Amino acid sequence: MDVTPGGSSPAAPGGLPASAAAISLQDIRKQYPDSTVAVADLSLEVKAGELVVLIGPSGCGKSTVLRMINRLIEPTAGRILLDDEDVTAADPVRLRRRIGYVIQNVGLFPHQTILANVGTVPRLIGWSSARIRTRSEELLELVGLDPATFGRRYPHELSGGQRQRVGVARALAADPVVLLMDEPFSAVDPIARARLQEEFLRLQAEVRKTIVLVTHDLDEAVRLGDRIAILSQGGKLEQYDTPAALLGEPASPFVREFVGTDRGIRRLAVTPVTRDLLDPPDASTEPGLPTVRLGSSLYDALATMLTSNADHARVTGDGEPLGLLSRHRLLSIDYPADPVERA
Ligand SMILES: Nc1ncnc2c1ncn2[C@@H]1O[C@H](COP(=O)(O)OP(=O)(O)OP(=O)(O)O)[C@@H](O)[C@H]1O
Repeated sequence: MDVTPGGSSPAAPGGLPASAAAISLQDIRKQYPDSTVAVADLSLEVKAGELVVLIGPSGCGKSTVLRMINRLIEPTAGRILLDDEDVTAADPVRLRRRIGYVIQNVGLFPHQTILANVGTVPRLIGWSSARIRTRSEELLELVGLDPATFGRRYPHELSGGQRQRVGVARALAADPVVLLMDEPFSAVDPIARARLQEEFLRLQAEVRKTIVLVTHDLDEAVRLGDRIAILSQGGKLEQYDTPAALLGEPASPFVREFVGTDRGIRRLAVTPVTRDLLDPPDASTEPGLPTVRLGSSLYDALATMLTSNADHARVTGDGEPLGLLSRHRLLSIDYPADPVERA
């Protein structure tokens, strides 16, 4: 589906929509009048189309960083660039129309229909009502809500998870260059949350926005993030890495403690089944064994074996049998040594 407004934005080199911007935080600082330093000196680069998760203990400055990007909070010092444009010099109202913002509990307007809620920003920037309607219906479909069923309803007539999807649709409506999300899924129960996360990943594969997402939940960070930035008090960047590198090579005792002792399980979730883990196919034992695909996560492979009460799984690629993965092999993978443990 074409999700650019009116389908008019040209694709940029690399297949990304022209409307995803890179973000560059350069030595940003936020000090409040009472002299609290929420963020001391943070630099962070986010590539166009990348999904970066900010995580860290309560009060470390995650929301402050997010809100400085759309200037709901003015930085005390430093520069923030969207591509080459200096955000700190831009008109804040115009800027916020180019940056989608999704918060916990969404903040939908209670007396407006779902369609009207989704069309909020396009209305502000003066689109025709026909274009707003088409765009809003398209977005509702994209987030998995049938416009004919949900478009005329009011927010209180939706479940929490459905409202959260409307929040995402609303944030995407005017094709923002960046999407900021502050604990977007934390108000829904764990099952709805897992489904929302999955759907959100599918949506991101389609729209490829530059996304900065704040969460308290490490599993969510590992599942969603292309890269994860772990912050400690004062917005200090402890590590900025892919989920696998972060779990496999925590850069400091702080990070190691933060990612916790169930790191092994999480690591299974970000490590794929590869050919070098397989024993040769064995026609005599294979019938009846569960099947997993090459490239699926070791975590999923283990879960499949456990639910089938099997010690092996058949591994296939493009429908062809490639070999057998044993539970023993899966659980005895020799990960590279943890540099913090070695030290
Ligand atoms: N108006 C203010 N005046 C003084 N200090 C403030 C103000 N607003 C926020 N702070 C402080 O700035 C720090 C960072 O707050 P922020 O909300 O960014 O943290 P956070 O990491 O998002 O926290 P949480 O995970 O609990 O939501 C906190 O210590 C907070 O108390």
